[in-house]
Amino acid sequence: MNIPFYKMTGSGNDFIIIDNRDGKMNDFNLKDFIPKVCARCVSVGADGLILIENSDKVDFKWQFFNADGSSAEMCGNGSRCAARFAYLNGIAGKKMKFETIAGIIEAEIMDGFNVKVQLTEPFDEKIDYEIEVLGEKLTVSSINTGVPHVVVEVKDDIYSFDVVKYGREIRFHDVYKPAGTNVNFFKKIGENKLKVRTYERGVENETMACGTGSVATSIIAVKKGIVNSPVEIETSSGLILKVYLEDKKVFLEGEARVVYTGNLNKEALEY
Ligand SMILES: N[C@H](CCC[C@H](N)C(=O)O)C(=O)O
Repeated sequence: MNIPFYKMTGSGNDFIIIDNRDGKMNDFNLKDFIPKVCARCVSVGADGLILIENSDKVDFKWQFFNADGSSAEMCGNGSRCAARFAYLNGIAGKKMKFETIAGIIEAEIMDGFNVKVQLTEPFDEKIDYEIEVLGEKLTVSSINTGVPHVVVEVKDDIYSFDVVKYGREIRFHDVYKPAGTNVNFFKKIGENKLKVRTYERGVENETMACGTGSVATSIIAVKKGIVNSPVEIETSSGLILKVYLEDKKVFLEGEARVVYTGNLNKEALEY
């Protein structure tokens, strides 16, 4: 086995990206392969894995998988990394479109490592309702920005908040069954600036950034009059994402860096 791949990071949300336009991955049992190669310390390690595929409609198509091997309709940070991968590999120009389960994503290569993507139109917006979590009544909001997100404003210290304890409870809460949800905790930390920490479905942990979660949180916080667009998001990595809300169009901008390129050999899976 000798599979070329890129390891990329979108503001700390990290991905393995493989060009599968020749179908080299089609004979793999992805349900087994992806969790193995996304496991940290014993293999490459990543929050997700992206397969770049051919499209007869737009520049390319992708398949997105979370670290646990589950397929997801969309990934904001992953889409920025996939766009830069496509540009660097001559698959698309600076402005591109690609197919996802959530719909067609438009992306633009900006200055430096920055990529700006237009997400699909959000839906299922619900502002301020109560759910019971660990015996407490929590006021939450929710919205789908390509994938489902719950958004919770944290009144005390966001930096020491137990994201995994509360995130896990809400992620699997009966209200969100069967699909489950991602969970975002936020606090205003400046003029039109939010700190957002996300417990991600399919990673089952806090990730260092979540693109669709940053957009979901920004939409809810603007609706509640807490900030105005464009919104600056300080992610868990400390790196900044920018969210632009223009009527029904939502844009996400931030860095998408190539950490390294490599060739996956069979030892990476033999554990
Ligand atoms: N974990 C998400 C998909 C990835 C979302 C996140 N990495 C982003 O940047 O949008 C889900 O299964 O709904």
